[in-house]
Amino acid sequence: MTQDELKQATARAAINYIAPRLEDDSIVGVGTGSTANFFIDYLAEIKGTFDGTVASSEASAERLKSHGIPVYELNAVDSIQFYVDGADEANPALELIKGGGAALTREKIVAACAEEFICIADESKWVKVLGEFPLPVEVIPMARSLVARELVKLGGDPVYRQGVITDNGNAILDVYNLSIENPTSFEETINNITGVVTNGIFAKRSANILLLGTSTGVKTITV
Ligand SMILES: O=C[C@H](O)[C@H](O)[C@H](O)COP(=O)(O)O
Repeated sequence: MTQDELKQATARAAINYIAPRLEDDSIVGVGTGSTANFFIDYLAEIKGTFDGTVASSEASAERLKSHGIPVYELNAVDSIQFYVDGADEANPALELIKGGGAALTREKIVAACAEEFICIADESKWVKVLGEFPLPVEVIPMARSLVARELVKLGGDPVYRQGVITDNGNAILDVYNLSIENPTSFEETINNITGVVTNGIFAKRSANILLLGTSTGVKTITV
């Protein structure tokens, strides 16, 4: 199977998981990226069986709206039943690296509001230790060099993602050569650097379920 077929299979599995659990007033949080895009397209097939969505990026909001799926501001909803999103890496504790598409901050905010976080990913994202994928860090633009120097002190090699401005008007540093043995404390350490908006480690709010698309089928992984 191609990587796209694996992404489609995991997105379809997420629909199969949430569809019987949705109620008329349910809100679905929707992530960003190529896997989330497949999920959005399949979500259109069951629109009308739930209230609406909250999107983690302008791109996902546009895609949802193009399907006629209602999109609400996060501040307008009381709760989010499911948050469904892809990942750049996932470990056996269902801690993640996210932000390859620069949407990490809004993704982390929507995930923090969700009762259940369902991660959808193909098997190339499965790792024992996070950090092979360069860790995205969203920074306030004027603090970019300051934050980069601090990240070097932590053992990483930060690279400015040229030409990318996040939906929040900020810059992204991708940090190479990290081996993240303790994701929870490392997430906090990086977030404590002045000028950092957030980083792409999702350990404080890890996934509840990982639907991993593999060549032998979609595996449901929980901790
Ligand atoms: O900022 C982007 C998100 O964190 C994505 O969920 C992540 O990069 C995975 O994207 P994809 O499904 O395209 O591999």
